Amino acid sequence: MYMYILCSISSTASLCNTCITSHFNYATLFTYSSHMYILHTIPSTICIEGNIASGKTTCLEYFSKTSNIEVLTEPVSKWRNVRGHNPLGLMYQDPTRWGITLQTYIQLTMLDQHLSTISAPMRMMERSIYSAKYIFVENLYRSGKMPEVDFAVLSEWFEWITQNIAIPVDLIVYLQSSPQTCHERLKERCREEEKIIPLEYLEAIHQLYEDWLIKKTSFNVPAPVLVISADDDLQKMILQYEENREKILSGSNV
Ligand SMILES: Nc1ncnc2c1ncn2[C@@H]1O[C@H](COP(=O)(O)OP(=O)(O)O)[C@@H](O)[C@H]1O
Ligand SMILES: Nc1ccn([C@H]2C[C@H](O)[C@@H](COP(=O)(O)O)O2)c(=O)n1
Repeated sequence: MYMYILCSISSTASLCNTCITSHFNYATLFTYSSHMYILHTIPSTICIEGNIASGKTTCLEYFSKTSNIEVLTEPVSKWRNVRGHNPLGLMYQDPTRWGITLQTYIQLTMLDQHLSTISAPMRMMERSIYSAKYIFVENLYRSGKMPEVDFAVLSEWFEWITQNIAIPVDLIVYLQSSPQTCHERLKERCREEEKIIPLEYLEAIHQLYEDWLIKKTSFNVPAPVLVISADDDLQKMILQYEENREKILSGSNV
């Protein structure tokens, strides 16, 4: 049985009793097995957050050209095809029946991305295990589309994972966009499963993101937040990415 202890950072890494999960440019992980500590350096993690079709994948594609960054887009292809089944499509057709199926699988695939071994010193991820729970599961539950028992089971899983496994995030980049813009872009992208998404759905997701990352009134925010306005056209977005490049790559919102 492995015990994970996440330790500090800056100059000399020292063993500590509590998990420190944010605000650091890189972290050092000690895995304790039998009588031996094994030291690993874990890459810093930047999560790109935002509404559906706000431009996260486009942003990640832009930064994928930067050296020393490994970009991990959301594994949507897995969500559309797990052993021949399409939980994403099923969820949009009947959220009450299939919401837990999709979100259980998303929780697993996001955990896998957080923990995956990469060779670069920096990991840039699309969303996180945190937004999966605080935004999408929460939205299904609050809108009355997820039965209480399903929400309870997912919550127990989430709490177990986050209390027993260190999932450090160093910076959240929030692509803040209006639900209207997202709706336009979503129609343009034309993903089959998403054709039935109404504007109201994007408004609900937007509100949950604002409460979490701007007002900070709903759930724990696991890292500093850098807000980038995402309603602009692509050229202006690239300018904004360049203006914020240093902050993003240093994992800092200041
Ligand atoms: N700044 C932008 N202006 C106009 N269209 C955009 C912009 N950013 C992305 N798009 C387009 O909007 C759609 C959704 O973008 P995408 O990056 O896939 O969003 P997300 O990953 O957040 O769902 C895509 O068709 C993409 O080409
Ligand atoms: N926890 C989640 C995460 C994503 N989705 C849905 C929303 C979209 O239809 C699709 C991909 O998201 P995008 O990258 O386009 O913002 O997956 C979900 O239902 N639950």
